[in-house]
Amino acid sequence: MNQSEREAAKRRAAERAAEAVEGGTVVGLGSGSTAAHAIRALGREVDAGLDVQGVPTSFQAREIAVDEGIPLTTLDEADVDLAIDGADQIAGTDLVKGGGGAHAREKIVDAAADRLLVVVDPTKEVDVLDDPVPVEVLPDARTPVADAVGRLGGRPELRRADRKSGPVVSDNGNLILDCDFGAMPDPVGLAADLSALPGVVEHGLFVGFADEVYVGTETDVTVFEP
Ligand SMILES: O=C[C@H](O)[C@H](O)[C@H](O)COP(=O)(O)O
Repeated sequence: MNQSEREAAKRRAAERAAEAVEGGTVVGLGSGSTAAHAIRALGREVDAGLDVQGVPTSFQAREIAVDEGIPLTTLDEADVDLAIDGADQIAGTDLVKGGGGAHAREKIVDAAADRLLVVVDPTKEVDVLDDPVPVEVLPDARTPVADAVGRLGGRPELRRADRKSGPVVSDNGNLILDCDFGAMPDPVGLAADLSALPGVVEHGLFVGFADEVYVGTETDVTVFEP
């Protein structure tokens, strides 16, 4: 699957998931290029009269939703019925997220949702997760967390900005360590170990999160409950 086929597959999956949104509901708006397609599709539905409110998971998701005219709310004011979000990798119900550094707020919103619809292209599906795990850390915790990740068997790398000499700063003002653990046959244990480290705000292992998976193929969308 080349790049343009992947983009088409992402879009197909996201637009199909957006069709699952019913009027009168509150929707978690995921981040990244695939979720962006879902937000835009939802925007078109709102234009056509659908009554929904969105809870954005990032600066990016909020900007697109505002642009699309989707009414917004917060977790303080509403319960989330359903969230639509992308993933960097998926194995069963487990995900690696945070390629765009949005995983902390995504995890809050996705966990609060009654149902999480994960939208991906087929290259994201794996048997065992092995993508580097993004770990958002308070700036003061960067070195102690990196050392601890090393003791857990991972190789941490500070995420650096493309067009600035310096680190990527998350929407929450923190730093991101991309931590390569190789294959992760026990994401439950690793997730607990990472969560226990002082200074870790959130990591990108979403264990047991996916309720429904929408995989865009070259011509269609496969939907399943893992
Ligand atoms: O921080 C970013 C999010 O977790 C994204 O949902 C994830 O990286 C997938 O992004 P994309 O749909 O652009 O591949």
